[in-house]
Amino acid sequence: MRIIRDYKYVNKADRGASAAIGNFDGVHLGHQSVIDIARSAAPDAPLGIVTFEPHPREFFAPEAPPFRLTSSDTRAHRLEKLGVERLYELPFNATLSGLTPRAFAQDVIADGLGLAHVVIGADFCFGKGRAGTAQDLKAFGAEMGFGVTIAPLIQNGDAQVSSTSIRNALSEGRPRDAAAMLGHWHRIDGPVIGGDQRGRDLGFPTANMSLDGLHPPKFGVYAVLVDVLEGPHKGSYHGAASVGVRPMFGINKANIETFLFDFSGDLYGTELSVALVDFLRPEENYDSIEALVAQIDKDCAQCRAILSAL
Ligand SMILES: Cc1cc2nc3c(=O)[nH]c(=O)nc-3n(C[C@H](O)[C@H](O)[C@H](O)COP(=O)(O)O)c2cc1C
Ligand SMILES: Nc1ncnc2c1ncn2[C@@H]1O[C@H](COP(=O)(O)OP(=O)(O)OP(=O)(O)O)[C@@H](O)[C@H]1O
Repeated sequence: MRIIRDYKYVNKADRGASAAIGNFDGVHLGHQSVIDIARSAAPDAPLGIVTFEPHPREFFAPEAPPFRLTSSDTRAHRLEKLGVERLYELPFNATLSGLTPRAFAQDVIADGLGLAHVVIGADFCFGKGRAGTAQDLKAFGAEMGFGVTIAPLIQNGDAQVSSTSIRNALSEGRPRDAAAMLGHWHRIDGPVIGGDQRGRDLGFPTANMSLDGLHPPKFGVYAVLVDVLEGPHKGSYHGAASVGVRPMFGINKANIETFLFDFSGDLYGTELSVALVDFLRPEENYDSIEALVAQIDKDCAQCRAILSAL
């Protein structure tokens, strides 16, 4: 997969793609569907994605709390695994956000990227003030010489699958509902960072990961599937993770701390992928360390039962 960031200078080999357009946060079932449609609309063309960096919401409200389901790197990785060959990751700035719908269609899609075909969901809006609709894009395509397919919206029960409803499910401690809309478990990916070394004294050493820049799931304890992606311990494990600020030990920066079952070894600096399966309970401030340890014992037994039944 090639990543192209400047829509004004695109090589011949990177033009003529069939591409889906949008933010693709999480790469959920709706996103997967528009990608499949882009693939079958022009099977001989390179399969592309047009997306934005930063996410438009980050550009318009830089002080707002983090909301992304994945980093841009993870998004790129997931798109590549789905067969995407060209990732047009356009810098979202004052110039791009100020383009009218017509200018976006002409300057970016037709002249800049030279797309042969474009796929968007029926609810897609684009251009300054989100003024352009999917139907408008279809009309521009007919005029400017690119094909447009408007994809039907994928539902989850009565509700439309969207990045927003996945965020809501995670905020409410419903990781299985998030997974049903994603088509895969919600995962937190990244390197293991240093902690306070307290976990090993408690009898539960944890692999700690940052949540910086990411939508925080509901704080509390989760049954998790852990992939150690590299190094001597590479492999898949079951575990119990605590997401939050650790109220027993003062107010800390929110992170995710994972105890891997039947594991011993050093994971500092190693890339992990932690999948949230079930929410067990909120974070608590217990009266004593003994009470916390007794509760973690129970959490682990419950997590083992949940995970071995998958
Ligand atoms: C399964 C599990 C449940 C936990 N539950 C709580 C909790 O309810 N309250 C809390 O303050 N910390 C909880 N913790 C977090 C521990 O406080 C944390 O792992 C410990 O502070 C170790 O920190 P360190 O890795 O920075 O050394 C839990 C940890 C695990 C693995
Ligand atoms: N449920 C869906 N079914 C079909 N297409 C979808 C669905 N959800 C989004 N799309 C389309 O996929 C592309 C990327 O979607 P995008 O990430 O911008 O929206 P989203 O998932 O609805 O996110 P948000 O909730 O943040 O608006 C767009 O063309 C969009 O219309």
